[in-house]
Amino acid sequence: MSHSWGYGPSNGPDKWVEGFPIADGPRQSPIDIVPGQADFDSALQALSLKYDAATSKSIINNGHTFQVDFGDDSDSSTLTGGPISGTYRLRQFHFHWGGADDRGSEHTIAGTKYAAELHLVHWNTKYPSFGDAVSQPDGLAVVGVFLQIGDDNSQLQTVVDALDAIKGKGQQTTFENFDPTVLLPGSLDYWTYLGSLTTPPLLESVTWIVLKEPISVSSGQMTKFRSLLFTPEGDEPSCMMDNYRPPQPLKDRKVRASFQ
Ligand SMILES: CC#CCOc1ccc(CNS(N)(=O)=O)cc1
Ligand SMILES: [Zn+2]
Repeated sequence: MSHSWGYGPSNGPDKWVEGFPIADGPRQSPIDIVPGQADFDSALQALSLKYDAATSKSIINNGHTFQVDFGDDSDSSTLTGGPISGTYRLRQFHFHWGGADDRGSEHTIAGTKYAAELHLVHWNTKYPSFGDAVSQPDGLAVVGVFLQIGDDNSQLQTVVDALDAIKGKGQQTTFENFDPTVLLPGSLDYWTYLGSLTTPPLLESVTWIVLKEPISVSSGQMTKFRSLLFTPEGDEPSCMMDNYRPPQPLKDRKVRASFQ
């Protein structure tokens, strides 16, 4: 398969193994998290997420999702504690969502799908750069936050309002002074397991930290996510939706819980 991967019938998750054999690897993501089968680990520390709004730079439609990129040349926006050791720097956040409100998350909870999932991508500063870290087994830590249909999320609206400027693939615009802390739920209780990127190159370099408590998103806000395009302006338009990989085999892994 050429490296024009996507989410359609000819280039979607079931086809990725043709270009990325690791798709059938031992620690692929996402997974279905079954709370009753997760082990409470009292040794797991609390998450420490310390973000500086000054590090947010831009928002881009990369043809697979939209993402907000952060300046990561200092320890201004970091993840410490939780299941990781050392300091991980925030690189970007992005989302995955469905074509309707009944699906869209990548991780599922005992088979339950949420409307969307936020991923905050951090890299281990024991490595010199993100590009070096991304291929290391302890290179990345991604915090996953579920979005559940409910009231408008006023904090998310800042992001939603920027989408009109990045409708087509390749479009980007400045997105400054945004602290992603406002997108986190009240509780930082989490599940954690060793996994991978959920998009090509599917590298098995991610310590996943999936928060138990969802944040809200309204149906109208989800409609605006779906107004983005997988395609560049001028091409036959294809609305950006169902850009999620389904759960992968757990294989020889345990999921730990930070809470009882
Ligand atoms: C060099 C390089 C590279 C690729 O970097 C990424 C980073 C994050 C992602 C998104 N992965 S996810 N959905 O697991 O957070 C994909 C590729
Ligand atoms: Zn993601």
